[in-house]
Amino acid sequence: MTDTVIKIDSLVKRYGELIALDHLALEIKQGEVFGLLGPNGSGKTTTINCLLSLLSYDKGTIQIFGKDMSPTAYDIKRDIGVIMQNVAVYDELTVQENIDYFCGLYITDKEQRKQYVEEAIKFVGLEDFRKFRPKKLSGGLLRRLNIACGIAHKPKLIILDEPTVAVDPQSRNKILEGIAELNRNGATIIYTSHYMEEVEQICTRIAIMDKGKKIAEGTKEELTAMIKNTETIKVTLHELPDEVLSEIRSLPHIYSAEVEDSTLTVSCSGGKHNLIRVLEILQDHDVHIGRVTTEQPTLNDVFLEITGKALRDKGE
Ligand SMILES: Nc1ncnc2c1ncn2[C@@H]1O[C@H](COP(=O)(O)OP(=O)(O)OP(=O)(O)O)[C@@H](O)[C@H]1O
Repeated sequence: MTDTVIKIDSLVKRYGELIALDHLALEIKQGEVFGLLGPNGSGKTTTINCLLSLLSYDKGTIQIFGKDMSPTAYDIKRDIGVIMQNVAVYDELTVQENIDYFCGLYITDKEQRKQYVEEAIKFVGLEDFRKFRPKKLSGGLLRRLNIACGIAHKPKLIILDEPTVAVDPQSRNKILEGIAELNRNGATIIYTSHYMEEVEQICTRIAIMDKGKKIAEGTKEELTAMIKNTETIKVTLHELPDEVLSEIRSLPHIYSAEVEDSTLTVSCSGGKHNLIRVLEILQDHDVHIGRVTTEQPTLNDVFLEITGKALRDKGE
């Protein structure tokens, strides 16, 4: 038996002139929490929709659980739980009835279904809201209901497309903890997001997408090891004479040093004592300094270095 859950090869999807997916290849193994990270419009949702046979595509192959995926592959679909970006529940049904409805699409045994629905309600923490209709729920609770509807039938593969967009921090944490628990209980997870921090937090392996292409793939550590930047030092200060800045730039292992908004930002590539050396120069020249921080590279740095642009706009 293969431990490959998903295998996508050379997937091409066009919308007229636009190439939304450009020869995409992905292989996802049993037990992974696989993150698809990319800015808006990079092709994450299109990938999921093709994967689920909700969208036709121009070229390529998709296999799930070792079998070819197609719109009528009901045996495969039974083992997949899908939580899409837009909440899809019935307004006229209560929380409990909604979960029961979606679970009932796969689980016909009444007693088993009752138990599964109860477990799903508890899992997302909606015990006190079981008789509520969706319109009475806050955005975060509604997202949790959406998740309960997608996972109640205990699928082996769970696909979540940006499940935390516009949710409050409490529900967000509940959702992220829940995903980790589903994974511990044996489910393979695909998680799409443009929030780098979430992907860093929960995903065991990550593919970074841009303009329909996979531009990098690996664990967080593998991805950050691919880039030149190993450390960024930030020092707040009032003023920095040009000759001092030049001296910092001439230090070994430092490939960029800039001052903007009273902050000196020094980017380092390797080396062990960069911070000490920078602070020594500042001290030697009596530069008055404020806060000093050092940061390890993030997935945003990986994206920035490969594409030349940030993963998302500041303030988003
Ligand atoms: N039905 C459609 N018709 C035409 N173009 C589309 C359609 N759906 C998506 N696109 C385009 O395809 C590209 C990929 O979109 P997609 O929604 O897959 O990206 P995404 O990474 O999921 O973005 P988001 O984070 O905003 O959901 C974008 O340029 C988008 O404008």
